[in-house]
Amino acid sequence: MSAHRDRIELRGLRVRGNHGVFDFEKREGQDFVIDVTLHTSVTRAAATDDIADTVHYGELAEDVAHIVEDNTFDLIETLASRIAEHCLDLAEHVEVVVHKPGAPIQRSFNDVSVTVVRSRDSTVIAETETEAYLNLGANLGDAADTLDQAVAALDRHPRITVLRRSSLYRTAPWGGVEQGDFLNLGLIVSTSLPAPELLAVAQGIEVACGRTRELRWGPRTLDIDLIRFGVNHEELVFDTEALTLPHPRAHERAFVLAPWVELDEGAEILTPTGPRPITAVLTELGDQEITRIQAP
Ligand SMILES: Nc1ncnc2c1ncn2[C@@H]1O[C@H](COP(=O)(O)OP(=O)(O)OP(=O)(O)O)[C@@H](O)[C@H]1O
Ligand SMILES: Nc1nc2c(c(=O)[nH]1)N=C(CO)CN2
Repeated sequence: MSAHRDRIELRGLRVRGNHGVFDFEKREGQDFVIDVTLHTSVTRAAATDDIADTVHYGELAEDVAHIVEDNTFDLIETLASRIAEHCLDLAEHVEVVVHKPGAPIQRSFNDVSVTVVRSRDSTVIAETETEAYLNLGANLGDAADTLDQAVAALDRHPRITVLRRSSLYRTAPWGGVEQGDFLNLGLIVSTSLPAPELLAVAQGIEVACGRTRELRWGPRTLDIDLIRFGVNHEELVFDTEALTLPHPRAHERAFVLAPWVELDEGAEILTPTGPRPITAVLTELGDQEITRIQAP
């Protein structure tokens, strides 16, 4: 089941088609009524208010209507599954119901329908390589050494490759808790792991490095945040209790953006007012103290 709780639903799309086991059904045609449910996050579209970032329901209706009109199948099972396959290009998890209210049933009946439920094969998604941006921070113990160890541990993972590592930055603590300065760095990695598994690996490394988590935004032996997963239109927008992507507070943090600018000057970040160049957002965070202290 998809992690998304958002849905786009199209109900009662009535289209004439020529499907059926009997010749007269193929010849004369009848009405088919289609319901489509797309499980897909609308977070990005809600932030950008841009139709390009969501599924256009008018286009969805046209595409589904054409599948009904342009084919002839014996079974509504086949029709429903063809529509579901098309919809999987638009959403990770889909439900399609094909109703046949005029079906040749020699009894009084209200409706006959077939429901097809399909999800993208997560193993297929997992095999593709995705670029992700991570931010690492530490302010307890030998922070520089811990960060080195964490980068090495990430790179040792068989399904993670560190592509680029930023300089090390000394950064004033963000978040209002009185504590020592942090050391932070950014990484661009390539991974064949799905995002929740990449986070799980990162959290395993945090634990292995002796992480304690007493206070929100408090002192840390090691913190690894997943900031962005995928690039441009392939960027993953995800919102579960365990993982929110892009990281919802990244645009407020110079310690996240400065190392990122160093690695990818042209990157954009999704903010509550829409996508913005990270260089512009970083400029507005000029009051946050950060110093580049060591080249990669
Ligand atoms: N993009 C993300 N990267 C890392 N952790 C995340 C992300 N989204 C949600 N989480 C969840 O946030 C929880 C708390 O993470 P963590 O202790 O690193 O928070 P924090 O560093 O105190 O604050 P912040 O989340 O503001 O960086 C984790 O258990 C993790 O499951
Ligand atoms: N400068 C800086 N401030 C922080 C950081 C961090 O990595 N760098 N991490 C926090 C909690 O994870 C809280 N505050």
